[in-house]
Amino acid sequence: MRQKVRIAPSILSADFARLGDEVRAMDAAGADLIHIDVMDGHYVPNLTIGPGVVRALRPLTRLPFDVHLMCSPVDGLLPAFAEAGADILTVHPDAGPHTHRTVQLIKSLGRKAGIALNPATPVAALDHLWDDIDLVLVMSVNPGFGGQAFIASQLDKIRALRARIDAGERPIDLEVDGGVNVETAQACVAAGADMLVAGTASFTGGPDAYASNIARLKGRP
Ligand SMILES: O=C(CO)[C@@H](O)[C@H](O)COP(=O)(O)O
Ligand SMILES: [Co+2]
Repeated sequence: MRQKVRIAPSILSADFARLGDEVRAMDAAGADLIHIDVMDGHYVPNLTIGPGVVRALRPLTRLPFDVHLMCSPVDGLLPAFAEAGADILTVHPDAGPHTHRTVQLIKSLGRKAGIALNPATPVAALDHLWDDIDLVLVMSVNPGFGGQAFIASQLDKIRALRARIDAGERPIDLEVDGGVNVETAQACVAAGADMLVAGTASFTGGPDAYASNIARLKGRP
């Protein structure tokens, strides 16, 4: 693989009845971040996790909380997630009218700012944001659910983003989310991704399998 990749298990695929144990188990298994999918039943047709859950999970691990907000409007929610313990707040530019303002708000809260690009959203959506963002999240499925198939056309977008990030002066993480498994992980890393979200592929097989799932996603046998 091209470079060391970090794995962010999405707790959307965890056992919600044992969520704290699941987060601790993923920490022990070698996860690098915990990905938390926040869905509002409006921007996407699913309803998931609020800041109260993030706050409850925060004392259980020192891993960064990578909070992916599929919410519209989103600005009013950001302070609560920051206060609850989010480290990265990632938003969708098509979910609100003033994404630059949203990014400024995230930075003012002292958190890292990420922008998520849906499969149909072009790289040009970032044109006015490059100076301020810390992370780009390439959605390799349409947002809303775990367990969907990887959309291979997004590999070209990952390659284009890698070239753009490498040509810039600031470090910006390049994360891929959706349908990531051992095979598609290799393709994402070869295309230039340095962070991978994996829900199904991280949690499959139950806690005894987590360490091996994470190792294989990192390209280890
Ligand atoms: O943001 C999302 C879906 O909208 C993701 O984070 C999924 O939760 C990833 O799940 P898998 O595709 O890896 O099962
Ligand atoms: Co996500």
